[in-house]
Amino acid sequence: MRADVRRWLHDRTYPGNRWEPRALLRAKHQQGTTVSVVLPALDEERTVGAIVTSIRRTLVEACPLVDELVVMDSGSCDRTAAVAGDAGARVVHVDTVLPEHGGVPGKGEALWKSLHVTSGDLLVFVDADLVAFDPRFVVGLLGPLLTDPAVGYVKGLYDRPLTTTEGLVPSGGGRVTELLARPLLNAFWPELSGFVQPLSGEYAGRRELLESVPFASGYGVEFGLLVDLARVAGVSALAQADLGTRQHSHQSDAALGRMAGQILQTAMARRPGGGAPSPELVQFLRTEDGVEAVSWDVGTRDRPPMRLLRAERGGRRR
Ligand SMILES: O=c1ccn([C@@H]2O[C@H](COP(=O)(O)OP(=O)(O)O[C@H]3O[C@H](CO)[C@@H](O)[C@H](O)[C@H]3O)[C@@H](O)[C@H]2O)c(=O)[nH]1
Ligand SMILES: O=C(O)[C@H](O)COP(=O)(O)O
Repeated sequence: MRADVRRWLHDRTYPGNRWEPRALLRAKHQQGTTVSVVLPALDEERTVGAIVTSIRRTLVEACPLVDELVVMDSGSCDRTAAVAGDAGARVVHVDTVLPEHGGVPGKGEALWKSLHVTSGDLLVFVDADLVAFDPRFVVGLLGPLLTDPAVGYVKGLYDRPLTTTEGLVPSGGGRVTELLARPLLNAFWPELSGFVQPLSGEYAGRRELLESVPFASGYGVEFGLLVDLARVAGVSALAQADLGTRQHSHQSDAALGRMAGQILQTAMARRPGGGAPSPELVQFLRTEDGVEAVSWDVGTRDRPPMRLLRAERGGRRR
């Protein structure tokens, strides 16, 4: 593995349970910092209420680490807005934000518009489809930002079980991550190959940084942010926090294909010019004390057309 990636993994991977909410609250007050939590939601009436309730009770009321809790309704047809409002969130419909700039469908638009309607110095994004949500996700993501001024952006990392008709497959989830996003990132942005979950929907960042980069629409938003923030702030300003295990509702293979298409579009629009793709692929295994990186050579070589070879050999088959 590249030495810079190994160093980054060592310096910038934090256990999410390192921080106590009370200690972070003190740091937040000392710095005069404010925190907004944003949940992008499209038809998430089944899960959004429990997540909002959990954050409100634990991190707004019991220990006020969170100053603002907003659900960005991305155009839900179900009761997402009502459920989120009843649970205690401020609900903002994407169509009501910057209407003079029109609307683009998808998650990236909801996140982009959330910057306009929130005021926290730090933003924490949390998907609204998480099952068995733990508010320590928010604490773990805020920890590096509230304790190290050199950190500007923190992504969640976690185990991703896959729920199938036959039961739970412990690390079968994250199919787009494993089959597209990770290979793409490793090939063209190998300096970012230490990110265990480059597509994680749970991440936090400083407003000034998030407002300095474009937001790709749709499901390209996470890939775009990673690449753009690394360019603007440097890889050492990016970090990851180990949040344990995350479960969410899975999309169909066909829907994941469309997600992959959007990520590919986003990546290709940012692809560094020239240069062959890096042949190294870094994957991760869960261990007792965290995650272990395993490096593979996935470089391929073209063999010449057999006809040419045979011509060079004077037609000889042997
Ligand atoms: O048009 C949309 C589509 C989705 N969402 C919300 O965005 C979140 C994540 O969407 P989901 O469809 O659950 O994505 P995943 O299948 O979980 O995809 C993973 O990979 C995506 C691509 O990077 C990330 O956006 C996700 O956060 C990440 O969990 C959920 O709260 C959705 O309700 C919107 O707000 N608007
Ligand atoms: O991040 C991903 O790769 C997609 O969200 C798909 O995740 P899943 O395989 O856990 O459904």
